[in-house]
Amino acid sequence: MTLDQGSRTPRTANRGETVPTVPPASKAADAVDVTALLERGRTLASPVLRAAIDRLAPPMDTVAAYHFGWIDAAGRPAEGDGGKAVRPALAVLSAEAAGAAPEVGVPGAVAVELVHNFSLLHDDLMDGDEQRRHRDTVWKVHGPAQAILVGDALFALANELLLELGTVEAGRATRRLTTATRALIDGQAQDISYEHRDRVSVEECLEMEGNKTGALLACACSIGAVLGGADDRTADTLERYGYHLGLAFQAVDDLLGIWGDPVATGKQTWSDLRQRKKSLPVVAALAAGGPASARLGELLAADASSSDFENFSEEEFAVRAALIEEAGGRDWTAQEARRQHTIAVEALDTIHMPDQVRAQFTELADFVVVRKR
Ligand SMILES: CC(C)=CCC/C(C)=C/CC/C(C)=C/COP(=O)(O)OP(=O)(O)O
Repeated sequence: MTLDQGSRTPRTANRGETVPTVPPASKAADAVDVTALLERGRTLASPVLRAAIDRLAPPMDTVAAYHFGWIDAAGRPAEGDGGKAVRPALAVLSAEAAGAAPEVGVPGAVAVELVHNFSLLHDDLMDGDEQRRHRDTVWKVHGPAQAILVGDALFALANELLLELGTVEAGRATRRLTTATRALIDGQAQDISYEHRDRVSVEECLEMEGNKTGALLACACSIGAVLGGADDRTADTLERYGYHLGLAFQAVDDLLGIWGDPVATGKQTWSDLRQRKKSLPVVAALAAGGPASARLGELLAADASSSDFENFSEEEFAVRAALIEEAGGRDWTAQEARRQHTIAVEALDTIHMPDQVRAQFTELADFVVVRKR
C-alpha cells in the first residue's frame, strides 16, 4: 500500500516499495559542512541569548538556564543538550542571502530561538512529556508554574530584543515573528484537538504541521534577510523555502516520534503514540485502507476510551507502530518529507543569492531530512 503523495488520496499498490531516506545531494552542497553551519549559528547567537536570559528575574533565570542545558537540576554548571540550533543557523544565513553580514541576523536568530523554546516549555507541560534533550523537562524539575512563566518570559523577551533595535527593519521583523507565533499557537491548538478525534485527514494534519512547525521555520529563514534590508519578495520567497522545510522537518519529527532511538532523540520511546498524536504516519495509515489500517483504527478507537492506556506496555505500543508501518504510514511520511524538501529547495531558485549561501540552505534542507535527532 502507498498513499498517493500528489492527490493526498489513499491508493493501494506497490507492496514492499522502498523509500530512500537520503535526498539527492546537490552538487554545490558537497562543499558545505552542516555541523559547522549549525555551530556558527549557535556561536553567534549564544552571547545574546545568555544576556537575554540574564534579564529574567530569579528563579526564572535559573529555570531557563536549566532548560538551555547551561546548568543541571542542582544548579551546577553543565554542558547539556541545548538543542540543534537549526533556527539560528537559518536566520544568520538568511541575512547573508540578503547580502548582509551574518551578524546582522543575530537578533532575529535569538528571537526565533526564544519563541521556539517558549513553545517547547509549554508543549512539554501540555503533553505531560517527561524527557527533552536527554534530561527531565522543566515542568518535571521546577514545576508547571515555572514552565508556564519562563515560556511566557521567553516569548516577551523575543519581541523585546527585536523592538529594542528601533529600526524600520526590526519593526518588519517583529511583525513576521508575531504572525509566525500566532500560527504556531493555532497549530498547537489543532494538534491537541486532534488527539481527541478518531479521524483526521492528511490535509488537516499537514495544515496543522505547517502552522505548528512550518511557520516558525519560515520566519527563521526570512528574519535575518528582513533585518538585512531585503525586500518583501525576497523575504516571502525565503519564507516559502522555510515553510516547506518546516513540513519536511515535522514529517521527520513524526517518524522519530514513533521509531526514533531514544538515545539519539533524548525523548521517551513511542513518545507520539503515548500522547495519542494524530501525526502524519498515523493519519496516513488510517487513510490507507486495508486490513492493517482497519485493525489500527479499531485499536486506536479502543485506546481513546481505555482507562488502562497510561499503563500500556512497550509491546502494546510496538503493536500499534507495526500496524502503522504495515499500512504504509511510515513509508508515506518518509516520502512526504522528501517531497517537501524538494519544494523547499526549488523555491530558492526564484531569487538571487550568493552561490555559497544557496548551497548552505540546500545542505541544511538535506540535513533536516536525514537527521536522527
Ligand atoms: C504554543 C505551543 C505550545 C506550540 C508548540 C509547537 C511545537 C512544540 C511544535 C513542534 C516543533 C518541533 C518540531 C520542535 C522540535 O524542534 P527541534 O528538533 O529543532 O528542537 P531542538 O531545539 O531541541 O533541536
